[in-house]
Amino acid sequence: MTTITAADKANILSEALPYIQRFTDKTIVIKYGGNAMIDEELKEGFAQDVVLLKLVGMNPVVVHGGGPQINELLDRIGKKGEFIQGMRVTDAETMDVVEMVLGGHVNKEIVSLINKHGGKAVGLTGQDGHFIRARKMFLKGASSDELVDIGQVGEIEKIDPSIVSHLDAADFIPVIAPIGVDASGESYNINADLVAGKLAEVLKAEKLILMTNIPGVMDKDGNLLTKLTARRIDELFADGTISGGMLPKISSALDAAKSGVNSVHIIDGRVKHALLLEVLTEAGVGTMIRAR
Ligand SMILES: Nc1ncnc2c1ncn2[C@@H]1O[C@H](COP(=O)(O)OP(=O)(O)O)[C@@H](O)[C@H]1O
Ligand SMILES: CC(=O)N[C@@H](CCC(=O)OP(=O)(O)O)C(=O)O
Repeated sequence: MTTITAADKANILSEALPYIQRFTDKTIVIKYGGNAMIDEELKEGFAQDVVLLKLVGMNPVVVHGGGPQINELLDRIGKKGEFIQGMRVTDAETMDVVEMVLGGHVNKEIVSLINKHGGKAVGLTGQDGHFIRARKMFLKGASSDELVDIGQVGEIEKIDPSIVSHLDAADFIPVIAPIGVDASGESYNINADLVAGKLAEVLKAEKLILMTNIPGVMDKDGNLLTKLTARRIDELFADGTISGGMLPKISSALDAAKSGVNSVHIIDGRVKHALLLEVLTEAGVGTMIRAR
């Protein structure tokens, strides 16, 4: 076993200095996936990391998922969760569960944890100030003109960044549940990766970090792909290497990179303090997505 001395600790701390200098005043959008909310210790660690980033001058904005947590409540009421192309088929009853779990339980749990560690978190859904405008999403079917209806699932029409920017400027930490709304006030279930990617774009974020339950994007032999560009991603889509929940994740990561977000990463949220390691150290964790 290696022992960490006081000098090692000091070195580790001072390694953070150039990153703090580089990212002060910069917006960092963090997608906290439901699969990375495994236990209390990890959730506490995540909340501490977010508070630390805020205290050293960055603007962390949290977008959370909660897919497994929605499945759990659906199970309890005897309903089975169904996904097509990484998107949940959402009938009216499922939408009620989605709003309860994402807008209620998961959102408030993260807000409360961040506040417990000294941050000032504020929970929002797209219903607040109608800031995430959505329209019904249809998936592409097997033939080119076939569209698949998956219920009350939304795609983003636009995001108004002003509420989030006001909260940032007043030292609050926005914690956002991926629920959108249309002009008539109808709610839509939106994949959290899509909300995080679009939010990073409209906030002109420096970084987008997608925290999930796998070390990063893997090739067919299970090797971690540390860097991916648009061309390689097209190949991985075409040969079926990327599937399920990784489909919307990579698409929104690539869209964010193409729209000017400087660094986009998919990292393993099951590693304690993965967020700090990504932002403040040299340890390159996970997969970095670049437009070119
Ligand atoms: N090529 C791939 N590399 C890594 N994960 C992949 C790949 N293709 C599909 N996946 C799946 O995508 C999952 C991550 O997506 P998802 O379950 O939606 O996570 P989250 O809840 O964090 O958004 C992984 O756990 C893995 O099962
Ligand atoms: C349309 C759609 O699939 N919405 C997702 C929203 C939550 C989410 O994205 O959660 P994770 O990030 O934990 O997977 C769902 O209902 O599961």
